[in-house]
Amino acid sequence: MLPPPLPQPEPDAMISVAEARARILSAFAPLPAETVALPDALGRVLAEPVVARLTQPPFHAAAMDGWAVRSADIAAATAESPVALRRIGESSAGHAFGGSVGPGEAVRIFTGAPLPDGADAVVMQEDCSADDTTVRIGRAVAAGRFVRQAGFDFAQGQELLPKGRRLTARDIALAAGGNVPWLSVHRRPRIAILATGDEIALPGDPLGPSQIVSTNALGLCALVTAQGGLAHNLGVAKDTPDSVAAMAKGAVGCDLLVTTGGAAHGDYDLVRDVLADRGVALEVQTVAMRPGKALMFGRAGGVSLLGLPGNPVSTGVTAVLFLRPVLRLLQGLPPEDDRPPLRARLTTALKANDRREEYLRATLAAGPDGVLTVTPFARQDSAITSLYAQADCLIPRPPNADPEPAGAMVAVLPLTDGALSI
Ligand SMILES: Nc1nc2c(c(=O)[nH]1)N[C@H]1C(S)=C(S)[C@@H](COP(=O)(O)OP(=O)(O)OC[C@H]3O[C@@H](n4cnc5c(N)ncnc54)[C@H](O)[C@@H]3O)O[C@H]1N2
Ligand code: MOO
Repeated sequence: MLPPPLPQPEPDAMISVAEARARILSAFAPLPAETVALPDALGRVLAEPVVARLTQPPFHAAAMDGWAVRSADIAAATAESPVALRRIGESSAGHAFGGSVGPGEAVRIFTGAPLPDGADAVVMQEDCSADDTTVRIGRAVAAGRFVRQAGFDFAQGQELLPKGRRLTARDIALAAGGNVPWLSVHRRPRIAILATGDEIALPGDPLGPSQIVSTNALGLCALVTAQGGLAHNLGVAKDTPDSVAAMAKGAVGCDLLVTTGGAAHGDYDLVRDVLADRGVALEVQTVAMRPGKALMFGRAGGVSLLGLPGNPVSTGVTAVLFLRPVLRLLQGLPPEDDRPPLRARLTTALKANDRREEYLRATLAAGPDGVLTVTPFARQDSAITSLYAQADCLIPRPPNADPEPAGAMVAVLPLTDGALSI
């Protein structure tokens, strides 16, 4: 009797989203460092920590406008029975008082000014009255009152910002405070974008019959920019192998070539064919997901190529799921955002899912009880760009997920993050 036949692999077996992401990410490493001036560093990722070059504040400083005193002198002061002190000078921001405060003496002082030697506290001017020679202190204060101690913010040599941090506007201010004018950051990823298809025209072009305007290339360029990369738009390749191959040469010197369209198996889906003709072994070629099944990844002519499917929402969602992590990794960030996953309450029920992992486009809102709610669009076709633009998030659904009732809490992937942040 013959043995039972061995199970044969599917000719074009789909791999999971996680497997595709792992294969793609394993082809990349963080880019080398370059030095940039502080004003140009917003959104860049530190390749070296920022270390304070000075102590902040560099001296004990007044936190209020008022009078620098010796707290022991005014221990008995009250509004009804003020203590009179002899005024001996002034300390303002940028102009320290050169002398020392002795018993029975006070110095006029302003916010940010150095506390004079001998003084150990500041009394707010609202609690004092003064003439040319004398100040009457109407409140007792403890030593240290309204004084910012030298180094209470940070000390020289202290690490202010760690390696691997994406710089916010607040970080720029902190580095400036540490007197650090130059920063070491990862080079920005250079990403070439190539649209494909005889039907694709550029925005503003005269449109021939059967032509449509390319949404994908400009959307991808904007996503690359928003994630801290430098986008290099190569234009639109025609549906001929020569055109695709010639235009793809523009990606030489880039860290990654991203194509859109031509990824499926139709007669005119040439990106796949051009790669096959050149013997490129694709590490990813079909992913069990919706939208975005026709996804490719491989190395062609020394350049990594990420081939995204042409339907505009498929391009957008696959860019979020695969291109964004690559951009993050190249910049020295963890590929996935390491903040806790966001969860929201469904306003409508979800049907059971099939074997393809699904990414539903949805909006977020705050419910009456303040809990975040999420509403998937009723129409989820991968060519509806108007709803994709309106979406705040994606709802990921695992393969073969059970139905979810309205009111269930589900994970959501926000579409709102970017390189620039306050
Ligand atoms: N028999 C099958 N047909 C299709 C399958 C399949 O599995 N079997 N998959 C469908 C899915 S899902 C998608 S997604 C697309 C992916 O196809 P391609 O990557 O080859 O994309 P194209 O055929 O070139 O274009 C699809 C669609 O998108 C429009 N497009 C393309 N580029 C742009 C652009 N830059 N800007 C705006 N719109 C663009 C194009 O005009 C088409 O309408 O295949 C399905 N078919
Ligand atoms: O993947 Mo297609 O990308 O489902 O529209």
